[in-house]
Amino acid sequence: MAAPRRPAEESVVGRIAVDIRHQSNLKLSKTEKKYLRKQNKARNTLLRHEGIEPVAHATQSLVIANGGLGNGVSRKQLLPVLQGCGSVDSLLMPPNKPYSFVTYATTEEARKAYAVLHGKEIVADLGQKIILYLNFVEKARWKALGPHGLPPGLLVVEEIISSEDERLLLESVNWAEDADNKNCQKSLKHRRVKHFGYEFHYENNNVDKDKPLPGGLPDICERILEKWLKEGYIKHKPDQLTVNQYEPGHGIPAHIDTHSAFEDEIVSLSLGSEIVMDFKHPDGVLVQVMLPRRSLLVMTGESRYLWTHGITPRKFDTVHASEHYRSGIITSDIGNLTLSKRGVRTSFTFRKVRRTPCNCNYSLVCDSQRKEKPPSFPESDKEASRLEQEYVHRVYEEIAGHFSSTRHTPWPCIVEFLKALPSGSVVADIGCGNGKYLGINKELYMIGCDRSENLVAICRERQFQAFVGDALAVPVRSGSCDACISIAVIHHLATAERRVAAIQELVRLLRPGGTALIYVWAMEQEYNNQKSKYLRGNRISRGAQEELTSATSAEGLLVEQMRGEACQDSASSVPSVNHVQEGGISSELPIHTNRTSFQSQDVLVPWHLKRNTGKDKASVSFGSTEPQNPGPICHRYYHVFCGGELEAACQTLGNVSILKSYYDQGNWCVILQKS
Ligand SMILES: O=C(O)CCC(=O)C(=O)O
Ligand SMILES: [Fe+2]
Ligand SMILES: [Zn+2]
Repeated sequence: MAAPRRPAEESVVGRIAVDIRHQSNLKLSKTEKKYLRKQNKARNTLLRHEGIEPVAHATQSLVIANGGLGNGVSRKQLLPVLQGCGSVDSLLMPPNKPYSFVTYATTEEARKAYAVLHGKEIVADLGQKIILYLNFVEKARWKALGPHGLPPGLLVVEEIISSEDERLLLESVNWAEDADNKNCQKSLKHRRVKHFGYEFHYENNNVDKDKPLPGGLPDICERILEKWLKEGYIKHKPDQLTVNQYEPGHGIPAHIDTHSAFEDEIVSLSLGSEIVMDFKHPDGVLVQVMLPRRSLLVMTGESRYLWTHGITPRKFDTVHASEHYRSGIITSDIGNLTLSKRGVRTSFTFRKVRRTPCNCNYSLVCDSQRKEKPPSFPESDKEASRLEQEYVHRVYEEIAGHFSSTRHTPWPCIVEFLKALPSGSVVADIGCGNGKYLGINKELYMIGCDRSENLVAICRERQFQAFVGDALAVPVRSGSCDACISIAVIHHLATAERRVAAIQELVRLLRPGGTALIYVWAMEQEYNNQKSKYLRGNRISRGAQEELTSATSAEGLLVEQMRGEACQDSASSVPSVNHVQEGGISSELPIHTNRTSFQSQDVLVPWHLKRNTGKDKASVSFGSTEPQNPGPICHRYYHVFCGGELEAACQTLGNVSILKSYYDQGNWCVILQKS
C-alpha cells in the first residue's frame, strides 16, 4: 500500500499545538496535554455544530466548552465565575448546547479568563463536576436555525384557570389505584396516565369508539369546558380526557395524536408546574414552547396534524431568564436563557373522538388516508430508486434508534480486515450505520457515510467522523481512500445495474492498490450442510434466542450480525403475500418470514419497531407511542445474493481483482483490489 496521507484535520490540530508551545516556549506538561486534547475536541464539536472555528490568537470572545445549558450549567452559576476575570459584555447561552460564548470588554480580560478558567472545575446545577475548556473565537455568534414563530394553529392561553380550580382539578384525580381501575390507570416508562371517557390504547394508538368508559369525564371538567366553549378557546366539546403526570425527569416521546382517533383541536391544560414542550416539523424545524402552569395549549390544524409534540425527559428546562417572558417560544435570544428546575406537572389533555375518517390536508402523515399497496419488483431505474427510498431509506430513518440499539458487536472477519490495514490508512465505511466499525482500529483515519441522517447523528454523538451521503454518489474525491468497507449495504439496491454501480463507486474512492471489503446477505442460509445462525435461531425458544443474541462469545458475536432479524419474528403478524397469482406470476414483492429460508431473491424483510430507543422519528407512527408496546412493522427491501453473484458483479468492473471471496454466517463477502 502507498504511504497513507494525513487528513487535513490532523495538521490543524498540530498547528494549534505548535502555536501554544510557541507562545509559552515550554514543553507541555501531562495536564497541559490533556487540556489541549480536550480543547481540540471542543473545537471540533463547535466546528461540527455551528461551523465556528476557534482561533489561535487572543480575542475578546471565548467559547466555553462544557459551560452550556445543555450540560446543566445555568447562567446564574456561570456568569459570576466569568465576571471574576473581568467585565463581561455578553454571555450567550444557546438552548440545549454544551457550550456558551462570553465576550469581555477587553482582550486583556479575555486572556485572563483563558488563563484562569481553561481546565477549571466547576460544580453545575445538578451537583455534577464539570471541567471548562476554553477557546478564543473571532466573534461570539450563534446562528439560530432561523426565526420561527409558533407552529401554525398553535396557541398558548395563559392563566386560563384560577389557582382554586387548579387545586380542584388536581384533587379530582385519584392516583391511589382504584380496585376495578375504571380509568385505565397505567405507569408508563416516563410518566403515569389515566383515561376518562374513552381509553387510549397505546398498543395501536387509538381508542375503542364503541366502548366508552363508565363515568365519563370528571364532573369538575363540565363547568370549565363550558366556559372555554363560551369564550371561544375551543369549538367543540371534548369527550375524552387523558391525564398525564410527569415527575421531574419524565417525558413523552414525540408523536402526532392519531388522526383517525381524534378530531382536529386537541387542548392540554398544564397544572402543578410549567414545562417546555418540543414541536417538530417533518422538515426538522424544532420549536420549543413554554407551557406555564395553569395555561392551556390549543393545537389545531397544522400544529395538530403535521407537527409532532413531545416532552424531553429531563430535570431542567431551558427557559427565559426574565420573568416577563412566560409562555410561548424559547427563542434564540440566547443572551437571556437559563435553566429552570422541573416540578411535578399534571396535564389534562382533552380530545374529541372522531367518528368519520380523517380528511385533513396532510395525507403524508394521515393514517385515514394511507394507501398500503405492496410494492412491486422494479422495472426501471426510477422505480428502483423509488422502492429504495420508501423501503430502505425511509425505514432506516424511522428505525435508526432501535436499529442502532441492536448493533453493538463488530463481526470478527471485518475487524480482522480493519486491524490488518497499515496504520494511517484512510478508510471509508460506506453505509456505516451507527458507526460500529469506525472506532475499531484507532490507527486508521476512518470516515463514515450513510444515507440515514439519524444514523449519522448517532455516529456523531459517538464522536466519529460521519456524513450523510448516497452509496451511489459518495461525496468523496476519487482515489482518496486506501480502503473501503461496505457492510450490508449493496443488497439494499434494487437492480443489478445499481448494485454494480455501488461497487463501482467504492472502487472509485480507492487509490490504485487500495482494497475494499464487501458483505451482502446470502440467499443460501445453509452452507456446507450447516444452517446459518439466522436460521438456527428458529429452533430455539424466544428466551434462549434473546440470550444468544446478546452473548459476547465469538459465536455470540456472529449471531449479532442478524440480530435485528433475530428479534423479528414476523410469521404470526404479517400475512405472506402470495407470490403466484391467478393468471401468472405477480410482480409484487413477497414478504419474507424471518428465520426461514429465502424463497425469493427480492424480498421485503419485516422489522418490528420498538419505540423510544433514541433517534427514532415518531412522526410517521400516527400516534402516541409507548416504549413497552409493540410498535409498527416496517419492511426493508433486500436483494439477497446467490453464490457467485457478488464476484460476478465485481468482475464486470475492469479495474479490480478479487483477492478473496468467502461465506461468513449467511453473508457473501469479497475483498477486492483496485488495479
Ligand atoms: O402532557 C401533555 O400536555 C401532552 C400529552 C399528550 O400529548 C398526549 O397524551 O397525547
Ligand atoms: Fe399528544
Ligand atoms: Zn388526517
